[in-house]
This record gives sequence, C-alpha cells and structure tokens, in this order.
Amino acid sequence: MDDVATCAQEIGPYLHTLRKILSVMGPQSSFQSSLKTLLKTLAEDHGMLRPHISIFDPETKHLKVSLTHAQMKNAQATYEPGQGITGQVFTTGQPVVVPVMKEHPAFLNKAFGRTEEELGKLAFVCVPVLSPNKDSEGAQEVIGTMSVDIPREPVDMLEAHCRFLEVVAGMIANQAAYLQEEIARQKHLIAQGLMAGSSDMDSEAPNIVASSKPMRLVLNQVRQVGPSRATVLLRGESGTGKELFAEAIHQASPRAEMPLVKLNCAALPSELVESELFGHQKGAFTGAVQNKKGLFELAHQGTLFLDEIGELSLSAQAKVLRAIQEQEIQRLGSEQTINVDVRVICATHQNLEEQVENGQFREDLYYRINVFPIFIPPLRERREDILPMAEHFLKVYAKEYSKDIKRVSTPAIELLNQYDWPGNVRELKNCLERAVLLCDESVIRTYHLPPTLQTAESSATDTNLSFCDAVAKFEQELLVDALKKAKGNMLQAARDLRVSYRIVNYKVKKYGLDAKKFSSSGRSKK
Ligand SMILES: Nc1ncnc2c1ncn2[C@@H]1O[C@H](COP(=O)(O)OP(=O)(O)OP(=O)(O)O)[C@@H](O)[C@H]1O
Repeated sequence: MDDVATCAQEIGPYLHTLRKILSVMGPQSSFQSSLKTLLKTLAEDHGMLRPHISIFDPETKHLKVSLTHAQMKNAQATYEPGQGITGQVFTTGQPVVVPVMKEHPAFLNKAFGRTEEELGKLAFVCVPVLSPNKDSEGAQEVIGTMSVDIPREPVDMLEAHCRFLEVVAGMIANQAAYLQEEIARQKHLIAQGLMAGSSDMDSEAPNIVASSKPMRLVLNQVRQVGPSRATVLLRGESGTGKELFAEAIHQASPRAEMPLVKLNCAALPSELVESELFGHQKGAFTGAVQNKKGLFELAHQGTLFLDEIGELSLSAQAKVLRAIQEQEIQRLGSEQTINVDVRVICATHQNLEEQVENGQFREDLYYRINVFPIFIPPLRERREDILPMAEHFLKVYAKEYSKDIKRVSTPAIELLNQYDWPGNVRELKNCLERAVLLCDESVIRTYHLPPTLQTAESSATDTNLSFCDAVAKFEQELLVDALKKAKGNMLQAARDLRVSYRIVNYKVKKYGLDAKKFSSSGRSKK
C-alpha cells in the first residue's frame, strides 16, 4: 500500500499536467496557442526552464527553435541533423538526458546563451517529436524535438521527467505537424513579399512609439477595433505608419497567428492586381500557365492589408466589394466559387471622398471599407513624438550597427524639432539610421544630420572643426549616402559619385566603413 501511495504521489503532478494539457487541446483552440499553453504549463507546474519545440524545416534541412516559453539570445540559431543534442535526438529518434550541461561535449548552448554558471547547474532533457509519416501508412517520422532545462537532480529523477516528456511529445504529434506546415507556409509568403516579419512564430508585436495625445488616441482605436472582425481604413500621409498600425491591428486580433498578407495596389499594373488578389485558372489569359491562388485565398482566416486602396481599378473594386461582403471569390477564368474568411484592412493617403465624387471610387465600396476609419496625423502635427521616436530609432540602429551611441545632442534635437518632416516617420527613421552610420562619437550631433535639416548657424555653433576636418566629414557623408543608395556595392557607389573604384575603396578604408553593412540596411523596404 505504501508503494502505491508513493507511486501516486510521484506521478500525481504529471497526471495533473497531462489532464491540463488535454483540456487545452480541444478543437476550440488553435494549434499554436495549445502548444504555447503546454510549454507554459511545463514551466509553471514542473519548474522546467526554457521549454521549447524545435521543428525540422525540410527545405533548409535544419532544425530551428519554433516555439518557446523563454527569452532567446539567438532566435536564428539552427541545428543540422546530428548536430548538438537537438540534432542527435532528431537523427536517432531517441531521447537524451544530459545530467550537467557543462560536462557534455555535444551540448552547444546555441539558442539561449546560458551563462557559465547556469551550464554548471542545469540538466537538459530532449525528446523526439514524432508525426504520422504521410508516405507510409502506420509509420512515424521525427519532425522535431521538445526540450527543457532542469535544475540538476539525481539521474533517476531526470529519467522520470524524460519519460513524462515523451508522453507529452506523443500527445502533440498533430499540433507539431501543423506547426511544421505553418512554418513552411509563412516562409513561402515572406519569400514572395506577401507577408511581413520573420517566420518566427514567436515574434513580438510591432514596436510602436506613441507619446503624443493624437497617437495615444490612435493606439486606443487600434486596441478597440483589433479584436473585432471590422474592416478598418487607415488614413494618413505617406510614412506616417499606416502599415505599422495595420500590423498592430492584426496582432491584436484573434487572427494574429494566421497570415497577414499585404498588397500595395499601386505597385502593380491594374491588369495584374486582379490576378494577384483573386488568383487564376491555368489558361485564363496568356501567361497563366498554371493554377494560382490569389491573396484572398492565401490570407484565409487571417488578414489582408490593401495599401493604396484608392489605386484599385473600378473592376477590381467591384470584386473586392463582393469578396468582403459575400466572403467568396472566383479565380480569374473559373466559375467555381471559393469561400474565404478574410479580414480586410485598407490604407490610403488619397482623398477618397473626392474620388467617389469624381466616379473614380465606388461609393458602396467606400462605405463598406470606411466602417472604422483611423486617421494618423503627419509628424509635424505631433511634434511631441519626434524626440521619443528619434531616441527609439537611435537605440535600434546603434544596436544594429554595433555602435555605442548614447544620446542625441541638444542642438541636434533642436534641429529635429524645427524640421517639417514631409516624409514623416519614415524620413525621421532614415535620418537616424544615417546619423548612426556617420557618428563615431557617443553623441549624435548636428553634423550627423542630413543637410536638409541644417541651418547655417546650427552646424557652425555645434562644431569647431578645422577646414580639413569639415571637408573630411562632408566627404564621409557623401560616401555613406552613396553606399547606402548602392546597397553596399562599391563599384556602383563609385559610378554614382563619378570617381574610380580605387578611390572609393581607399576612402572606405580610411573612414573605417564596412560596405557590407549597407547591403543589409538596403534590404529592408523602408
Ligand atoms: N509610431 C511609430 N513608431 C515606430 N515606428 C514607426 C511609427 N510610425 C511609423 N514607423 C516606422 O516608419 C516607417 C514608415 O511607416 P509605414 O511604412 O507604416 O508608413 P505608411 O504610412 O504605411 O507609408 P506609405 O503610405 O508610404 O506606405 C516604418 O519603418 C515604420 O516602422
């Protein structure tokens, strides 16, 4: 009887957790939120640290941490099959218990950056995650691993945790398979430029600075409308943050884990926009060599962001109206109706009311998308945001370019505050990126700001440069601008500056610039 009681005492907490996990795995919850709850439960109920699931990407043939209930140091870390404990468990399909991380030669500590002290105090348990093999009935394949850190314990206790984790991993086979598919789907959308962000399933909500009263109001509106299904119309000048707020609305909605698909209606010729939005059947028109899904289908259960909606042709407008109202679409060249569950967010900098008056924009579509309009004021009308934003972008870029820049000098702040910012937040962001690149001190000064912001006195009062130093600064500015424009291509920069490659190469070295860094900054759209 004593043995039974001891046994019940030992397995009681495990059973309790298993019951909890089963209760969140019902059809009512999405696979991702079930998995997240599961990891949280492991941490909270069993003191397991950094519980995480790594999934194998068949395309890159690497494993990557795809969900975790912990802060990662290196979210991009990957493991080849066989590499480290994670790679070994994946390859062999057998669990591994590491009693002390520090003492195991195969323990790589790639993703979480544990300290030396932790490595000496923690054990690691990693079990395979299996899923039914699609190609062979009854068989299973390893699609990833589930791992936890555990404060050091006797080996038989660690073994018991390991058995328990194997049971848990067995329960999540289907969810893990969905996770693998979703990662592939998101990668595909990102590669096509149809979805924002990284394929990290754990990525944070967009980083928004909103100090001024009008922007706090905008944030409130985002919070109010986010969870609903309402169509939102974001209005504001170019660069005010419409796309960023569209992302925030999507993040605040129950659709957050499904795709946010974007289309800039002005970026494609009107005849292509319809095929992009609704897809086409093979042979629908010359060049339609195979069936293609449209963005409405790709955004199913997620959100579709239509930027520059005022640029849609009248024929596309009619189809978008139908898709929003009836929740169904037809691919070009097909009679078949496809049901789509898509929330639409639109944006424009144009005067849609005027376009309705002129017959360029359908009135019924205007009313349909104008259910919840949000106006984002230009930056010059909310100057309280300038300094907090400048500080925010300074931090972002100082980190990106590994520079130890602490602050913006008072005269430089004055210049930022005086300027009218016709390009709005985008211009301010670019301005800070440039300043960080140019700055080799701990403070951003007026001469690090672009000439458009400078006034004669401002640049003179702040610097006491000799003629030679001033010329050198100016030369460096020109060089940085040219390299940014040429995305780090020194040959192109030389052509633009109309000097030889040899000179550019020499100056780049002289000023200690790294041309490669400009290629990464040039990759982002804005
Ligand atoms: N409040 C904010 N906080 C932090 N970053 C912001 C903010 N507003 C805008 N940004 C940044 O400024 C840049 C421009 O914003 P965004 O692309 O959202 O503008 P937009 O209004 O959609 O422009 P366009 O109409 O030209 O497409 C982006 O890099 C965005 O992240």
